[in-house]
Amino acid sequence: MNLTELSRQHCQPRKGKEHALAPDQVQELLAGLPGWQLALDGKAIVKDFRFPDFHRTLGFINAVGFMANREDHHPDLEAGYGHCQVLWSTHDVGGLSLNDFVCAAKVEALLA
Ligand SMILES: C[C@H](O)[C@H](O)[C@H]1CNC2=NC(N)=NC(=O)C2=N1
Repeated sequence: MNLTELSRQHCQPRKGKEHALAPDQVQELLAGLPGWQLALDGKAIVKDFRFPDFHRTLGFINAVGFMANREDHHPDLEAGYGHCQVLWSTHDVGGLSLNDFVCAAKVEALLA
C-alpha cells in the first residue's frame, strides 16, 4: 500500500495482541513513510517535524490533534519552539498496529 492509499484509510478499533503487525509487515509499511523510524524496541514509530517558528509548530500540533480525535487514535507529542516529535503506538495491542501507519500517513498528508 503506498502513502496516499494508506492516508485515505481510517483507523479501526484494534484491541489485543492479534492486531500487532509482524516485523516484515512493519518494515514494508515503514519503507513507504519518509523519515519515520522505529522506536521503543519496535513498539512505536517516530518522526521529528521541524518548523520555522512556534506559531507554525502549534498549528501543526492542532492539526494532528484534530485528525487524531477524529480517528480516535492518539499520538505522544513532544514539542519545542520549532519542532514536534510525533510518536505512534497502539496501547491496545501493546505495539504497532495498522492504525499507527494510517495516522503517520495522515500526518504526512497534512503537510503535503
Ligand atoms: C476507547 C478508545 O477507542 C481507545 O482507548 C483508543 C483511543 N486512542 C488510542 N490511541 C493509541 N495510540 N492507542 C490506542 O490503543 C488507543 N486506543
